[in-house]
Amino acid sequence: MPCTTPAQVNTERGIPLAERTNIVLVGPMGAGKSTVGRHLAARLQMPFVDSDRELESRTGVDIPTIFEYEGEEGFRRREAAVLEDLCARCGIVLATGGGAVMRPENREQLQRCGLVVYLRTPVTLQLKRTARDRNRPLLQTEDPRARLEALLEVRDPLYREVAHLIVDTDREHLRSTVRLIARQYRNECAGNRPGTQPGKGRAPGARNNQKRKAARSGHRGA
Ligand SMILES: Nc1ncnc2c1ncn2[C@@H]1O[C@H](COP(=O)(O)OP(=O)(O)OP(=O)(O)O)[C@@H](O)[C@H]1O
Ligand SMILES: O=C(O)C1=C[C@@H](O)[C@@H](O)[C@H](O)C1
Ligand SMILES: [Mg+2]
Repeated sequence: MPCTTPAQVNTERGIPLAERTNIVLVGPMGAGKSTVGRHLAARLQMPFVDSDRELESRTGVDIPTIFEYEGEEGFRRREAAVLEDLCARCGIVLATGGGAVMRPENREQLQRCGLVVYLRTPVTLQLKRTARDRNRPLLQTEDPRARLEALLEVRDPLYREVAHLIVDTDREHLRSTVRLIARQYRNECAGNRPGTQPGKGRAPGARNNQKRKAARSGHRGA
């Protein structure tokens, strides 16, 4: 099967990893989902889509404005609708927003639509990378460190739950993170895209959550 069609995404549970064609990046603010995603897409010659930017272009306003008028709940509703549409696409690199894993229906969609990579990042590094940016409403607080810690405590188990692969971004340079994910994707999934060949061997440094989970639960797949 060359591509997971939207109908199958909506109806089939347990699509094997080898039949997924998207790459989905999850992780906290400042993990580098947008940055890694853009480079990864260029390297693999795949379209890059950032769900935060997609949401902004659909609404015509920026994320802080959505939070201001509709609150976080309104933002999450819109985010879920965008993710549902994007998960129906085929052969894209998708950078999600940091809170995309909060809704169970999002987690299910993301897990089924691609190779999900958790870019794990310590709070200190998140703080450094987001320090000058005013575009993240959840960080416009007196104590951004405490906010990031609280968010990570809730979300880390959810990122882990949804991920097929976990990459520590503090140990890898941007370029090696990109190379590592690209290699893993070629190994696991790229045979599904026309004109691509599965690669050889596992990328060093990659932690394959899928296989660890499979080893525990005795099955492979979603
Ligand atoms: N691996 C990296 N090495 C060095 N700098 C990085 C790396 N990844 C991201 N950055 C820098 O950190 C900042 C935040 O990265 P980015 O916007 O990609 O994070 P994000 O995960 O998409 O965050 P959000 O969830 O808020 O969208 C950017 O300025 C980017 O240049
Ligand atoms: O971590 C979060 O909840 C968010 C992260 C950003 O990517 C945006 O999606 C928004 O600022 C919310
Ligand atoms: Mg981003």
